[in-house]
Amino acid sequence: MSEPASADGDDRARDASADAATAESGGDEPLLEVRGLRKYYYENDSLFDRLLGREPTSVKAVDGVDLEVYPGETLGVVGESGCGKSTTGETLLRLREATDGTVRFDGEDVMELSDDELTRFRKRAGIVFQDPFSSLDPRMTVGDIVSEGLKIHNLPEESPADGRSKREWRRDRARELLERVGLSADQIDRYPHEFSGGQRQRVGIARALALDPEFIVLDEPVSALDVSVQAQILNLLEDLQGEFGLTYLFIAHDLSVVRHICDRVAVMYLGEVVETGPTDDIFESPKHPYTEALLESVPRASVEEQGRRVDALSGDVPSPRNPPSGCHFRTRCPKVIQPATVDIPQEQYRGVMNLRDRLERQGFTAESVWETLESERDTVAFKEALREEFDLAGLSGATMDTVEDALEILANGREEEAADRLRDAFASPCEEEEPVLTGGEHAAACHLFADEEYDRDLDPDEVGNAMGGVAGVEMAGEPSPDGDTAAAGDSADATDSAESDDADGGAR
Ligand SMILES: Nc1ncnc2c1ncn2[C@@H]1O[C@H](COP(=O)(O)OP(=O)(O)OP(=O)(O)O)[C@@H](O)[C@H]1O
Repeated sequence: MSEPASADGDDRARDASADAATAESGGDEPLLEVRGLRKYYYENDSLFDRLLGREPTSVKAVDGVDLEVYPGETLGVVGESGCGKSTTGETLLRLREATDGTVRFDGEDVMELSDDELTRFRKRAGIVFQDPFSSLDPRMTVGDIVSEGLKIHNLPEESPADGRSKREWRRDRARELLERVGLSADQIDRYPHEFSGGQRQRVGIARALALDPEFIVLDEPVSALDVSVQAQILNLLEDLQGEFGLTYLFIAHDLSVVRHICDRVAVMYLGEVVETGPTDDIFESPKHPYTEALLESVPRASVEEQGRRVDALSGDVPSPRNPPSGCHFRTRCPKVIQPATVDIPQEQYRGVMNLRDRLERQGFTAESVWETLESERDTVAFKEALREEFDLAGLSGATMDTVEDALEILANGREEEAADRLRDAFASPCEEEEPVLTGGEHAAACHLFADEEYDRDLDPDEVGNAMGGVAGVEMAGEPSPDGDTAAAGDSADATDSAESDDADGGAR
């Protein structure tokens, strides 16, 4: 995207926000503190399912997230679609009930709030949703949408002294807010369909501001918008933060957006935070291989970099129903650690692990490979096809013998046994234990950082090749509950063609 403001402007905004953080916090007390947050969705869990004898299955959308957000700062939460960002945002606001964990807001345990306390919390902490098309009720005027929260909270508490009714007061407040977000007060009686996407998002922001919150979850607030409009909305959000001393949790999958608006970033993968730290540290010296891959997927502005190799991140995205053991990223990681008994180029190790992973997840059968071959039951051609598919051609010695053995078993239609053979010989230390976040202010959950023993000081070229070019990785798809990889570009980018009309700042 084009930058929302000049780099200097962004830096100033960040510095101001950091100053505000320090000033308001009086040090280091977080406004929001999340510990061990879990949210599992249960499927096949209805009475009907039980009558049919179906076992409930859990989708581990959020699986032990720790976060802190300090007053006045913006914490970015990033990751591919489906990694649990929205669920985290909604659960910490108690819009969804958590499965486990604690959330403290200004020292209070949000999970334990009584109804009255929850009502007060809802005034202090709000949300702006991603999709300005579905998040506004089409039957309500924007005035009613913006002032709805005031009405629900029975505001103003007393009748205004100037003789206005409470309703008139609320309408005036809605007018003020519409103007503040760049719309015109006389649009108050219009309906959402009369506005462009960018303007609707302004309405969503005005609604979130109505109760004078201190903290707002911004759930991909610009990803459904045209690029030129994204910059305006981001600038508006930054201005509002400065003016009202707001604290943001900014959810995004687009890292170029995050870089300009966030003070710190938490990177999520399959329901967990895998890296967290100051924005500049994350961008300039990422630690986790997943963060590196995400950063490589950001489009480059410079001409030299545009021609760089950009390949898909290797391996399919696992299902949150049954995440991989140990490090969840190991099935795609270009730096996955080899066992002590194996020492082969990383690219080849990745290939062997990809083959095994596909077999374990029943990603293909021997029969499906045979069907692609022209020659009848030619085992040599069968093995050749798989060597090519999984980049196994350069193997030699004992490693090659083992892989050839597994391919032979596979050619005979014994998929499980072939996977067992590969597991016995090649199991990675990364699959034994789940890594924990370590490293202080800039922390990563990766065995490469947790244990020197594993740090083999990999040759960066090898690593680049191993991930199908870590030097240029593109997220090919999105995590989905069933493990399928959704086609890129078929979701949130429903850009409103009217957006370019909005380039004047929204007011019409
Ligand atoms: N109500 C639900 N029931 C079952 N699974 C769900 C439900 N809501 C979300 N999920 C699953 O939980 C996982 C996390 O979803 P979530 O929407 O939090 O991810 P996300 O990172 O915000 O993705 P996106 O950017 O696409 O919104 C996904 O696998 C998703 O399919």
